[in-house]
Amino acid sequence: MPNSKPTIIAITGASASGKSLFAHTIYEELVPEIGEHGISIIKEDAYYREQSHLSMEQRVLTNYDHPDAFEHTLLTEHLKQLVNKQPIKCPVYCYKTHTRTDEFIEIQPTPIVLVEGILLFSNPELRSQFDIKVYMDTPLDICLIRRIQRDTIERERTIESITQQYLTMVRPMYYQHIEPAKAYADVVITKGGKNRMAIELLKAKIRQLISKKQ
Ligand SMILES: Nc1ncnc2c1ncn2[C@@H]1O[C@H](COP(=O)(O)OP(=O)(O)O)[C@@H](O)[C@H]1O
Ligand SMILES: Nc1ccn([C@@H]2O[C@H](COP(=O)(O)O)[C@@H](O)[C@H]2O)c(=O)n1
Repeated sequence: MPNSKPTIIAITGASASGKSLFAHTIYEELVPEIGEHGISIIKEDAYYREQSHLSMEQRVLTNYDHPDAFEHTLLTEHLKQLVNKQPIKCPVYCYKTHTRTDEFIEIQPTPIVLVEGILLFSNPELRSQFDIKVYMDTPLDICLIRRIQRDTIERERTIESITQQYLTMVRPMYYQHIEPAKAYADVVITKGGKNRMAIELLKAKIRQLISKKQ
């Protein structure tokens, strides 16, 4: 059935819990089977609010772990467009300048859409767009170690800035907004982004969905 509704799969959990690795592993391993027209990935981080009107000093003070930091209305609108088989212009976010770039990535509608990010379940209308809700339940101490390793290399952060941000925003917001959202999940995944059994189970579910859509 070429007209059947796309399936939107949300992958949420703490920062550095393995959401991105998990989503990209599923994507890379399924593309040879179902093609790039079969599956796409959207990052919630791309929908961090535009902050070019703020100075750099002001931007580092933003609480990036609070739901208000995201333009969830735009992400919800984009998911509705994909469900209606329309392409979207996804913003491109820069962690070094703490704002969006001038670029956009055009994402075509695909039968399977993976969406990954820390606060996907915090907004009821956004949450209602997801057909399958996955929560990465990685211990917070492991997440912290991986965040330090990743952010010093990939996001050019110092240990001091990571520690300060972690204690004042990342950890408190995790307990306030992320961990309670586990209750909305259909599937809870332990062991992080390399959990082979979880990857295989989700791939099997996606294959089944694709075969029903054809
Ligand atoms: N099970 C795992 N074992 C080892 N490293 C992992 C595992 N899961 C994730 N990582 C690594 O931890 C870091 C954070 O993972 P990432 O997928 O970027 O997290 P998130 O998207 O949840 O912020 C990355 O460098 C990733 O390669
Ligand atoms: N300018 C920014 C924007 C976000 N962050 C942090 O990123 C985390 C979410 O991304 P993950 O890939 O780790 O899920 C979130 O915890 C923010 O603190 C940032 O540091 N700077």
